[in-house]
Amino acid sequence: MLLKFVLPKGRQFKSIQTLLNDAGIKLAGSERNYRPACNDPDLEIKMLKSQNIPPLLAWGRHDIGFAGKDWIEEQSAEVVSMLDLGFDPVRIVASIPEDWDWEEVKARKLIAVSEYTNISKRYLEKEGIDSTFIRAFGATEVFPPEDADLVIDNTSTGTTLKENRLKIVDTLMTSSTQFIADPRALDDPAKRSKIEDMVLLFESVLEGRKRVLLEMNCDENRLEEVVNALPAMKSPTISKLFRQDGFAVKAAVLKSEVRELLPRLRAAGAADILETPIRKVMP
Ligand SMILES: Nc1ncnc2c1ncn2[C@@H]1O[C@H](COP(=O)(O)OP(=O)(O)OP(=O)(O)O)[C@@H](O)[C@H]1O
Ligand SMILES: O=P(O)(O)OC[C@H]1O[C@H](OP(=O)(O)OP(=O)(O)O)[C@H](O)[C@@H]1O
Repeated sequence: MLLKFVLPKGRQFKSIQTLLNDAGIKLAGSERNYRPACNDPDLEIKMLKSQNIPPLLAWGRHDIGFAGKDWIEEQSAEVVSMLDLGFDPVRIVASIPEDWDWEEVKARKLIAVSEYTNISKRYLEKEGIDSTFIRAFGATEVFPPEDADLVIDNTSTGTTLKENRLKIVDTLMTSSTQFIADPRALDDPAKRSKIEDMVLLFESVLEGRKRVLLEMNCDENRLEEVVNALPAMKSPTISKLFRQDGFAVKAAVLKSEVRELLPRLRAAGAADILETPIRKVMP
């Protein structure tokens, strides 16, 4: 069984490569080699521009891949989203020059510009906006005021909009990188099983990134206090210390909780507290 696996080149590649690496899927090859070798013999990898991936999967040319939700929706690609990785999050927004009045602009016939033809046309129609549409191929924010009135583009930090003196007047959707599959691949039991294993691995890496392992020692008479100071959802591992009174306590906790947790644990009687990274959490 061989799974044809497409990866997006461009800005999404870096976080995907790190995820694959953390999941034990190692790629080898130069940056310009679009068919990198892989240590998993079940995977045949090819790299494509992100926008080309959803339709090629939907046509059955490949089994699995990654793509932004925006380009899946733009192309109405019939793929199955197996996992939203949350990488490279963007908002698709409508914006106009910052000193223009939106109510006035949308009441007249306007020129809209975007790389997202279908998402834009659906939005303009839904809003009843009378418009002419220009398909952009990048640098969309520079069109107004001479070449267009309304920009529909993605925004991440908001810097490009701000630098081009545009203001957001509407949010059309949010998007981030999805792990997607061709529905036909999911109908094949061997392929489905491999794809589900990959989802589990990716989830375990993402879950591991949220957590750290805390280990600490405490006296027997403080054990209840220390355990109670740990987050309620966790059942810590408790072990007796060798040739000493006291216990070792071990629990995986959310990274976001650690800053407040450490002083609380210390006050509850914990000592020798160690914090170590977790690579994967698989339930
Ligand atoms: N500034 C951004 N921050 C995060 N994600 C983005 C950003 N711009 C685009 N993306 C996402 O990356 C995917 C590919 O978009 P796009 O083709 O614009 O980027 P790219 O792959 O870096 O290509 P290019 O280098 O030609 O702009 C889309 O799904 C999009 O939502
Ligand atoms: O909110 P920001 O952090 O500024 O990011 C948003 C910008 O990034 C992308 O452009 P890209 O760099 O891909 O160039 P492009 O205009 O050629 O698509 C996107 O098309 C926006 O223009």
